[in-house]
Amino acid sequence: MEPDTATRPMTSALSLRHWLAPHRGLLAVVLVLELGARAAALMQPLAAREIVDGVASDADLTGPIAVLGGVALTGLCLNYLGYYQRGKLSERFVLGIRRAMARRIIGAPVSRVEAHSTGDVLSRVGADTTLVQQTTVKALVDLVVVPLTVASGIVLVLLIDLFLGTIVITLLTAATLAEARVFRRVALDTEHAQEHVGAMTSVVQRILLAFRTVKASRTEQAETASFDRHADAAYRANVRAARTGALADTVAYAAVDFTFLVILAIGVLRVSADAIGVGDLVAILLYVVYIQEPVESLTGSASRLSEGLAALRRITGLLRLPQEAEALRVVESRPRVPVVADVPRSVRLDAVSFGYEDRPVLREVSISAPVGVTVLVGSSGAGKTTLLSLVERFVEPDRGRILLDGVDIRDLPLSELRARISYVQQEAPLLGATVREAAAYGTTGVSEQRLEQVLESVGLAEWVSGLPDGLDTEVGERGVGISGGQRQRLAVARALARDSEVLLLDEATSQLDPFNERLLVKSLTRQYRDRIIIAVTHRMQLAHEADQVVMLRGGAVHARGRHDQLLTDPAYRELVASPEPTIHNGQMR
Ligand SMILES: Nc1ncnc2c1ncn2[C@@H]1O[C@H](COP(=O)(O)OP(=O)(O)OP(=O)(O)O)[C@@H](O)[C@H]1O
Repeated sequence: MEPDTATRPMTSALSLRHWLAPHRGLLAVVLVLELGARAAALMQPLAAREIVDGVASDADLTGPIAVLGGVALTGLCLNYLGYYQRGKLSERFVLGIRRAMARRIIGAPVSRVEAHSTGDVLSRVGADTTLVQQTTVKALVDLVVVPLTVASGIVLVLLIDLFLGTIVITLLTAATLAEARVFRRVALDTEHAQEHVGAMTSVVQRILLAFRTVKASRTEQAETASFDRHADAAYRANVRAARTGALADTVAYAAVDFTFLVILAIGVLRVSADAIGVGDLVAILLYVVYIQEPVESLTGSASRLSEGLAALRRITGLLRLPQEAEALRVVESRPRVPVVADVPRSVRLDAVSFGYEDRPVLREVSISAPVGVTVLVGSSGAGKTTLLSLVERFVEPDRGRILLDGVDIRDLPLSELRARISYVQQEAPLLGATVREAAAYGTTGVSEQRLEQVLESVGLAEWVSGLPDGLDTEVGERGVGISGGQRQRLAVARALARDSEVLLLDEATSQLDPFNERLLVKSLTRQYRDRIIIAVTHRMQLAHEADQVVMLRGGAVHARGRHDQLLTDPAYRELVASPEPTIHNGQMR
C-alpha cells in the first residue's frame, strides 16, 4: 500500500489540490480575511509614524490615534473571522478525506483488504487524517498569506528608506534560505514516526484480538517489547523532527533579532545624519517586528505542510486500493438475465480452477448444490472457504464458471448476487450493539415477529427472553457476555433474517456442542426446505443430516454423494474416523 517513492511529491501536491477543490469558495474567503487582517497590521506602523512625527511637531494627534485604533480593531475582527473560517475549512477538508477513505476501504475487494494489517489501516484513518487536519490548511494559507504580507511590508520599508529596506531584504532572505534547508528533514522524520505509529497500532490490535492467548502463552513481555520497539522508534523519529524544527525556529528568531539590532544601529546614524525622521525609524523597526511573526510562522508552516503532505501520502496509499467493481469487472447496470425456466434451482460450479497468486488451490472443481443441504468436508487447507468465497465473488475463478439457477454469476449485478446469498463467515463476528441490531444486520424493515422466528430457529429464543431488555439488550463488548456458540447462532439468525435463496455457512456452528449443532442443522433443514444451504464443516456428524456431502481433497472433488454412500470410500472413512478434534468446555472431543 506504500506509494511509489518516485511519484511522491507529485502525488501529494496533486492530492492536496484534489481534496481542496470542492472547498475553493471557503478557501477564497479564508484568504481574503487573513490578508485583510495582515493588511490592517501593516497599516499600524504608518499610523504610529504619524503619531511620533505629530509629537515632534506638536500637531493634533486625535486623527492619527483614531486611525491607529480603528486599524487595530479592524485587524482584530478580521483575525477572529479568519481563524474561525480556517478551522471550518480544515474540518471540511479532512471530512472529505475520511469519507473517501471509508468508501474506498469498504468498496475494495476482500482479498486486498484482508492482505493489510488492520492496525496500519486504523492508523492511517485515525492518526494520519488528524495530522492532516491539524497541519495542512493552516500551513497552506500561511504559505500564501505570509509571503504577500512580508513582501508588502518590505515594499513599505523600501518606500520609507531604500537603504534600510535593502538591508532588511538581504538579512531576511539569508535567514529564510537557511531555514528552508531543514524543512525537508523535519518532514522525513515525521513520516518515519507515523509509519512506526502504524506498526505500533498493529501490535495493540493483535494483542487485543488474541488477549487470552497472549496471557495464556505468557507472551506479555514479548508483546510489550514489540510495542516498545515501535513506540521507541516513533519517539526517536519525532525527537529528531523536534530537534530539526527547533533549529529552524532558532534560526528564524536569531535572524529577526539580528536584523532589528542592525536596523536600529544604522537607523540611528541615518536619523542623526537627517536622512530619515524619527517617525520613519520607528515605523521601520515596527515593520521588522511585524514581519518577524509571519516569517517565523512561515518556517513552521513549511514544516507543518511537509508533515501534512507526509500523512497525505500515507492516506493516498490507502485511497489507491482498487475497487471491487473494477477488480471484478462488475457492471452494476447490466440488465438482469432472466432465469431459465426449466433449469432446477442450484449453485453449480463448472470446472472451476482458482489459485491465490500463482499457488493453485482449486482444480477443475465441478459441483452442483441443489435445494437442500450440501455439506463440504475435507482436511484443513483443502479449499472449502475458498469455494464459498468464489460463490460470493470475493474472488474470481481463473478458469470455469459458477452458475446460480443456471445463470453465470458474472452476468448478475454484484448487489443482486449478494442479496440472493446469505453468508456466515468462520469467525461469526458480532455486528451491532444489541441482539436486535446483530440479528437484523444487513436487512431492512425486518419485523419483530420475523426476528423472533429466526432466533427460535437457531435455538436462541429462550436466551433472549431471559435477557433484561429482551431483543434490545446490549451484548458483547458493551453489554452482557455472549458465548462463542451464542455468537455463532446469532450470526446464523442474521443470515436467516435476510431471507435469501442461498445460505453459505462456513463452520458457522463449530462452537456448538455436537448435539446442539445437529439440532440446529435439523431445524434449518426442516424450516428452510426450499433453500440452497452449503455448509463447510469439520464435524462429520453433520454429514448425516446432509442431502449431499462433497469431499474436497488436494483442491479437487474427491467424492460426492450421501454420507452412507460415501462410507465405501477409504479416504472418506478415514475422515469420519478421525475428524479434527474440537474443544468444548475444556474437553477434547
Ligand atoms: N487470502 C489468501 N491468500 C493466499 N492464500 C490463501 C488465502 N486464503 C487461503 N489461502 C490458502 O488457500 C488454501 C485453501 O484455503 P481455505 O481457507 O479455502 O481452506 P479450508 O479448506 O477452508 O481450510 P480450513 O478448514 O482450515 O478453514 C490454503 O492453503 C490457504 O493457505
